[in-house]
Amino acid sequence: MLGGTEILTTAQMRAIESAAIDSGKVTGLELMERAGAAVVDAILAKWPEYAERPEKFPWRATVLCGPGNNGGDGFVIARLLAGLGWETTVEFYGDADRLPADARLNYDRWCKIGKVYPLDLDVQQRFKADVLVDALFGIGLSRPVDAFCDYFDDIYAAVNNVFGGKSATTIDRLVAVDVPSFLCADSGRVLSREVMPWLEYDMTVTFHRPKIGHVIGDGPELCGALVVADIGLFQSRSDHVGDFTRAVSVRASDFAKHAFSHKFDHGHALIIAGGIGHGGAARLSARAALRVGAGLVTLCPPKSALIEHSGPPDALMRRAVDDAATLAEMLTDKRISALCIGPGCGVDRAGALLPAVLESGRHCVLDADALTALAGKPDLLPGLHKNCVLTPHAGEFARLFPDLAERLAELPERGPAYSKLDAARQASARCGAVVLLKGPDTVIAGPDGRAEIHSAYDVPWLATAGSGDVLAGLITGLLARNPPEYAVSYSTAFQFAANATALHAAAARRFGPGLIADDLPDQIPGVFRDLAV
Ligand SMILES: NC(=O)C1=CN([C@@H]2O[C@H](COP(=O)(O)OP(=O)(O)OC[C@H]3O[C@@H](n4cnc5c(N)ncnc54)[C@H](OP(=O)(O)O)[C@@H]3O)[C@@H](O)[C@H]2O)[C@@H](O)CC1
Ligand SMILES: [K+]
Repeated sequence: MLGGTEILTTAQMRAIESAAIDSGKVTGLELMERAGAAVVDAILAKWPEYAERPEKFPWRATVLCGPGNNGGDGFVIARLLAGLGWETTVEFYGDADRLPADARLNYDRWCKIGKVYPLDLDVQQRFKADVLVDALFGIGLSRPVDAFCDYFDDIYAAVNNVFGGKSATTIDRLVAVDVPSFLCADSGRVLSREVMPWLEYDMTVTFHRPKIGHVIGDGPELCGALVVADIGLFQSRSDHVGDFTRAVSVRASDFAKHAFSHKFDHGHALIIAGGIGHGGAARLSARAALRVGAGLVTLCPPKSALIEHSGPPDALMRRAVDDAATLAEMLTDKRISALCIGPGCGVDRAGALLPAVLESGRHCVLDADALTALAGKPDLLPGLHKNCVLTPHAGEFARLFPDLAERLAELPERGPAYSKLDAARQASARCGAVVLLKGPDTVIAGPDGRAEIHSAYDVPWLATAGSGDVLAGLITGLLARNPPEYAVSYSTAFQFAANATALHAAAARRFGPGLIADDLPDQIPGVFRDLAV
């Protein structure tokens, strides 16, 4: 999928484009031609039936062109499709005299071939197209599209055949150029204060690299199939375009074990469990930590709940921890290399044990009740450090960072809109720990400014009780295997949290529909085999 790819902000994309043009190796006009051609190629590749040209009944395309270079791409697409024999209609929103130079040139070239109909927001649209190409706004979308809501409603009706089978208004396929025109490419948020229809595109063709908005928020569902077209742009890390966000990727070497190592070389993970009747969550975490390769895993419930954990797995050790003093005493054993606190723990117990966990300086995962406890005890926040991984879902994030969550919930007034990526980055910088903000679009942000995104929109069965406990266990297991004192500079808590996120989704993908959290840890060996670990 997108593993390891850079995911760009619009500012980074513009900087890369400018650098290419300034180098003299390519012109903006050439890039626009390549972009338009890439969209046409993608249409023909996705729907090969369009490659055949029925002379009598040509394929029909409507191309919506906007006032900027996205519209310029649209004029190229219209020209190329017409050249292939398509009956092509162009609707233009904007003023030709104010088009950017390259877009104007392509507008003029189109005018030699066909008509330009003004796009009228006040007139009920009559679409009849095999393919509707949306080239209204791309990465230059700068403000809400409120005025376009009715227009997009009409498109929605045409796509979904709301007017019935015999209507003159039908659209078979909907293709976005670079980004659906109401979607902020920096945040994956719909830029509208009015209610917009949930208009899902069949395909979005973007250029050079995916943008943040394609992979988080509403982006993945609205964009449909994402095609990232090569338009011959080059890029070097020395370009001054800021830190790149990447898609999470994993390699076999991230998980390999070596022949001469013994169990303690793979670390010892402690999973703090809660009181009687709440043991399942911690057991899920413990099982995941074992499966991902921690050398030893010890489950630590209070003494009164030990009995609850007498069943399998037999590989799991159990030791009672009733209070912070006992935990601190246990942690004098330097071989304990990571802890997990939160799943099924109980908020009070988590609050009582957290100081000992944090003071130890060990790699630790704070999940579920530990996050709620932390939100209620802001005096503990300064104790967080770079070896901690916080794994909030949106609700827990809002409890911990209410101001950031509020900002995220506000209707965006302009682009680039505040994004889940921005929120996770700010949270991590503020608390000095790794923040893994869960969802189908999990964002992992490190206090050093690094961020990765893992998209799991294809595995909706992952949203199930206990799934987060397994993720916490996978992270803990990987952290246990890689204590900070052994870690090379790039192997930080951040990286293991990201790796665990990818394993978690891969396990769900491997199992498929019907998944419950208990199934996840046992898929890990298969995931490792697939990776050739
Ligand atoms: N970068 C690259 O390497 C390449 C880029 N290429 C293409 O260029 C695209 C970027 O072009 P772009 O910068 O001209 O911006 P674009 O998206 O056309 O929109 C700007 C216009 O829309 C207007 N506008 C904005 N919001 C609005 C609203 N709500 N309602 C009404 N109007 C609104 C805005 O108005 P303004 O804010 O200036 O008042 C301005 O007029 C990119 O997505 C890709 O397709 C490729 O050709 C090749 C390589
Ligand atoms: K567009």
